[in-house]
Amino acid sequence: MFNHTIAAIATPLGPGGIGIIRISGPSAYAILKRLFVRQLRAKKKRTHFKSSSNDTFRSHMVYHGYIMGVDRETIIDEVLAIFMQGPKSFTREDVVEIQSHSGFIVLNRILSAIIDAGAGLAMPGEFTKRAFLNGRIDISQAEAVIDLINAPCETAAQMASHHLTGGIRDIVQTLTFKLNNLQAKCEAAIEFLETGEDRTLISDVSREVRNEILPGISKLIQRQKETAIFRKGLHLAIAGSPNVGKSSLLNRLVEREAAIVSDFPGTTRDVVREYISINGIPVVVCDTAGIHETSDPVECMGIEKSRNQIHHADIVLMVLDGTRDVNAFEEKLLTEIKEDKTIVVVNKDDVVDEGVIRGIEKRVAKYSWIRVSAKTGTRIDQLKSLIFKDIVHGQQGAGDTWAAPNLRQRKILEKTSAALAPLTGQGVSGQPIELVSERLKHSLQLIGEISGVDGREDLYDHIFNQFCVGK
Ligand SMILES: Nc1nc2c(c(=O)[nH]1)N(C=O)[C@@H](CNc1ccc(C(=O)N[C@@H](CCC(=O)O)C(=O)O)cc1)CN2
Ligand SMILES: Nc1nc2c(ncn2[C@@H]2O[C@H](COP(=O)(O)OP(=O)(O)OP(=O)(O)O)[C@@H](O)[C@H]2O)c(=O)[nH]1
Ligand SMILES: [Mg+2]
Repeated sequence: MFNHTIAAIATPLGPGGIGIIRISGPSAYAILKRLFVRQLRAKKKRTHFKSSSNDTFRSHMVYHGYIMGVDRETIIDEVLAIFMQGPKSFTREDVVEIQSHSGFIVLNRILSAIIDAGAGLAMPGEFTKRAFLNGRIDISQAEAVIDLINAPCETAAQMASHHLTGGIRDIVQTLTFKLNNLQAKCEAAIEFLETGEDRTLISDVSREVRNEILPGISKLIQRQKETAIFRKGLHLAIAGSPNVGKSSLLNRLVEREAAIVSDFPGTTRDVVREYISINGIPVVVCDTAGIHETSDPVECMGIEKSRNQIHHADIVLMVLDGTRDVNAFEEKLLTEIKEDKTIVVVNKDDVVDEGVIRGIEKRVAKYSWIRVSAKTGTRIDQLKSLIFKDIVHGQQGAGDTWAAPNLRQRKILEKTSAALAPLTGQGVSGQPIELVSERLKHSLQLIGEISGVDGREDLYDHIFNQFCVGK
């Protein structure tokens, strides 16, 4: 437990119905008593506030009243206040929540009064960090809190809320339990068995690691790969020569006039970023400047950005103009993009010449490709299906894929898997039991980082730093 008390505004700053200010720590209760007055009473025609300094606040009860400045002269706002006595609180410490009117000034005035009364400003994520350090949640649950707040789609939110209630923690605990068991047996063997007698144990350990533990870990790693797209969304870049209809395609995909379209080549200069959902997958669509040879410095800057987008995208929609042949520049551009992340979109299908199309077809046959008209909307839905099927391979966030780890956890699992791998090889039967035991111990240490059970505060600061203040 900490001996200093922290406070922060827990809700977004700005006009809103209600805002919440949170206080956690040993002085939370005293601060509430000092700043809160219970009711407004008319006494000799003068408004009068009943001091609460002699009252007690019962835990988990809601009290109506007013917050005053530390001078106890000015009323700042009419509020509802809740005291939650530790350890029955989010941080396991004494917590006070004040629900005030939400406005930048009023929230900050209340926070100032609380600071004046002795609390310190909370750092980003400090409440959740306290919940972790005081043992209420593990690191995987703290990560789930961030993931839930930042979830770009429903599936991501479902995964996060699953982990918030200990989804990944429990799966990892089962694996840890098995490893622990094996390691304990090895330790006992070192103590009690003669050399040579421990061979059966080693082969038992080897079998269990090979048949149960490693497959369990691989399954988790695989699930992370399958669901990564739901966490970070899919990055789609629309690229091609000037005037082929890239911006028109963006507008079609997002179903609004997001980018300027014109007859002039070089209309789009900067990256235009929009968000859509394809079969529940959050997709970031970026329209880019047409790539061509130019000496115009501003255009060059745009083209540089286009190339950057192409490079970082998960999928590139390479747009071609269906009314003319593929030119040498476009052919070269195509070779610069990885084949498996390219979809060739032959646009202007409403005005094409079939002869020209056959020529284009020959050049792009090895790609996944489709004819569309951004102008009329022809085959735009098929293009969306193609994006979904070809590249995402139809993965759905259904069923137990919700129990997927995140990238940090996957990396830990990969390390654990690598540390265990030597136990499954041919050579293990000749190894001393001490070495087998050490390997198990090492893998236990590694996998333990998923939950962060030993509470190494500094180790996890990078996780809490991703939070907002007040969380
Ligand atoms: N007003 C408010 N809303 C909120 C939160 C909060 O802190 N305050 N939360 C913050 O993230 C989330 C809810 N999560 C919470 C998790 C645990 C406890 C808590 O007090 N747990 C105690 C007591 C449980 C009980 O009495 O049943 C415990 O686990 O010991 C509170 C909120 C979302 N909504
Ligand atoms: N007939 C027809 N014209 C189209 C189609 N798509 C786009 N165009 C026209 O092609 C011209 C260029 O369209 P844009 O969407 O601005 O092309 P762009 O690739 O974004 O061009 P830059 O931003 O200059 O690189 C406009 O006159 C559009 O109306 C289509 O499917 N059919
Ligand atoms: Mg454009």
